[in-house]
Formats: sequence, structure tokens, C-alpha cells
Amino acid sequence: MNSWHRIVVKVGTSTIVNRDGQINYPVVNRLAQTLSSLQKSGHEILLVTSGAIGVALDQMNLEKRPQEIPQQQALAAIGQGYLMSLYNQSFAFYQQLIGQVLLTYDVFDNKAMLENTMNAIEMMFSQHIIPIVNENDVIAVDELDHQHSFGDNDRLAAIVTREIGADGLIILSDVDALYTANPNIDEFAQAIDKVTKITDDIRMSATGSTSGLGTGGMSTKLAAGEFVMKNGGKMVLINGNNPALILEVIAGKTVGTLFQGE
Ligand SMILES: Nc1ncnc2c1ncn2[C@@H]1O[C@H](COP(=O)(O)OP(=O)(O)O)[C@@H](O)[C@H]1O
Ligand SMILES: N[C@@H](CCC(=O)OP(=O)(O)O)C(=O)O
Repeated sequence: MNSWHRIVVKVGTSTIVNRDGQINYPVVNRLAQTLSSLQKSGHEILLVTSGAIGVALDQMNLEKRPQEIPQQQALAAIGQGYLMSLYNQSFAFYQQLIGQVLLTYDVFDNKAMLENTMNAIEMMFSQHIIPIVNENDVIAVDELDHQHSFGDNDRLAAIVTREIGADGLIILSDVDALYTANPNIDEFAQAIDKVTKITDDIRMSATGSTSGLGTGGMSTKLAAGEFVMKNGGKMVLINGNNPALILEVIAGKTVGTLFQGE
């Protein structure tokens, strides 16, 4: 089934913030335009966004992410508000309402919290509002210490995709596709159109982030793809620099890398 009615879109720090560390305002605006037009044409859209810390680094004129967890948490607190103000401004231009949902992983292990969260998200869908999800970094240390490969927004987006019964997940990053090797390091790396199974070869091709701002690199995206496929869904990885590519994905065109079981 190639329907894309209920869609989770995940955008990485590497898309929200340029390589030189500055907030990429045009891309946030183009993303808001694309998602608003999809919502208006009857799709149900949920956006998982990274970038709270990346945005705060720019606000605070810091060149790189500090190592200390409390400093990262403070940055997340500063940046999350600003990130939402960017989205509010951009979506408002397209007359699209949004709602902020901050999650921690324990929500998925707690029946009552999960039910409350899902009720709120379903209510937003029924009111044509786009929920915007990020991990609640201020209280979720597991993500920020990078010790747990599952504690990242790629994985969070994959879990949300399953929990809300979405048709698929679209991941926006700073690469055009999954490559046979990190394309920023290996000039001979080839883009891969379709993955039906995460093999050892594919796993070995994926390394961490070299952008300096993103956290998980390709490894966490593969883990997300594997999770989505195991749950019978599909995931597409595309370049976030051109959010209009989302429309091509939904139209069934071959763009980026499709992760879908056979
Ligand atoms: N096989 C691969 N194909 C594509 N990108 C790869 C691969 N292996 C590692 N990468 C790295 O993953 C990065 C994207 O991950 P990341 O920086 O965490 O982005 P995001 O902020 O979008 O989550 C790319 O910029 C690239 O450096
Ligand atoms: N929650 C963090 C993002 C963590 C994360 O997974 O980042 P990325 O690898 O850019 O998707 C933030 O908002 O800064």
C-alpha cells in the first residue's frame, strides 16, 4: 500500500541550522508552506523537529555544542521556545495552527500518559492542527548524553509513527539519500534508492554525523527505518533543503531512499 494519508515528517538539526551554525529561516518557511498545503489538501501531518539546541547555539553565539549535560539542557530550554516561535510565525503566514508536544521515552511505557498524549494528538488532527513534537530535553537526559543510540529524534519519530498509526515517516536531513558510505567522506559513495532490509553491509555503511550539529548521523536513521519496517510501515529519507520533495514522495516518485519491506 502506497498511501500517505497520515504522515510523520521529521526534520533534523542539520536542516534547521546551516553548516556555519546559523538558523536557516528560508528552509523553516518552505517546510511550513509544504506541510500547510498538505494539511489543507486533507492529509494529517505531525512534525517531529530537532533543532532546539542548534538554534540556541546560534542565539547564544556559541560555536559548538557543550559536553556538559546541564549546559545542553539549558540550551534546549532556550532554543525550544525560539524554535516554536519560528514555526508559529512561519505557519501563521499559511493560516495553519500548530501545537507543541514535548515527549520523553517514559511516556511510551506508561499506559495513562500514552493515552493522554494520543488523545491530545488525535484531537489536534480532528481540528486540523499540526502537532509539533520534540523530546523534552530539559528532563530527558538519555537523549543528550548520546549513550543510548535509541535516544534521539529519529527513533522518537519512528515510535510516534507506530503509535499514531501513520502511513509512513519522512525524514529530512542534509544528505540526498542513504549512500553506500558517508558521502561527506567518500567521494565514490553511491546513493541507494530502496532498502527492503537492513543488512550488515548497510549497517556498516552508516556512520555518525559529520555535520557537527546533528547527533545521530545515519546510524539512528537506519534504526528508525528498521523499526518502521518491522511495524509494517515505510520511511523515506530526503534532503531537507528542499521540503517540496515531500510532495514528490507522496506522489510516489522515486526520491531519496525508500525503506519498505517486501
Ligand atoms: N551512509 C551514509 N549515507 C548518508 N549520510 C551518512 C552516511 N553515513 C553517515 N552519514 C552522515 O549522516 C549525516 C546526517 O545525520 P545528522 O547529521 O545526524 O543529521 P540530522 O541533523 O538531519 O539528523 C550526514 O550529513 C552524513 O555526514
Ligand atoms: N532534541 C534535540 C535534537 C536531538 C536530535 O536527535 O538531533 P538530530 O540528530 O539533528 O535529529 C534538539 O531539539 O536539539
